[in-house]
Amino acid sequence: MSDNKRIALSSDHAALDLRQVIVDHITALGWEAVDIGPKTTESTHYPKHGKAAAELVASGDCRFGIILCGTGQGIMMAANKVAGIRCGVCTDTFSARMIRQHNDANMLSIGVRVVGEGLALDIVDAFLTADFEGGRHARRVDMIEAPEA
Ligand SMILES: O=C(CO)[C@H](O)[C@H](O)COP(=O)(O)O
Repeated sequence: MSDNKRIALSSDHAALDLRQVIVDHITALGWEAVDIGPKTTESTHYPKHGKAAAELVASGDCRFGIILCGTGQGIMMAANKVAGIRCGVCTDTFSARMIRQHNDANMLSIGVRVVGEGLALDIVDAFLTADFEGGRHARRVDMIEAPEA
């Protein structure tokens, strides 16, 4: 279990309100929210925000990242371009738990136009309370990082 309690958060213009709700939620749970914006709802471009959060996770500055856009899909794709990032979009709590237990995901992406606030917070909780199981899953995660291995 890591001592690092920092979680990087970012979104595009679609998800400012839900991002703030998640910041408040995880802060109340004892995590340190590293919210890197954006700060206004002016139309912006999700790739740069996804990559910025991913770089904080990939560098080890933050233990996890939580990112949001309309569907969660585009910002997830951008985050996964950063080496060492394993980010999944979740619309249900089972998947949020499983991407930690089996895939050792270090980032979670949520679509604000897909799930409501209550479900989004349940998804966050499922993600943050599940641990990677290792074993056979570790070999498979290694194959993601080094496909030739
Ligand atoms: O979901 C998204 C990317 O996957 C974006 O939030 C969405 O494409 C933004 O659309 P718009 O500029 O019409 O608000």
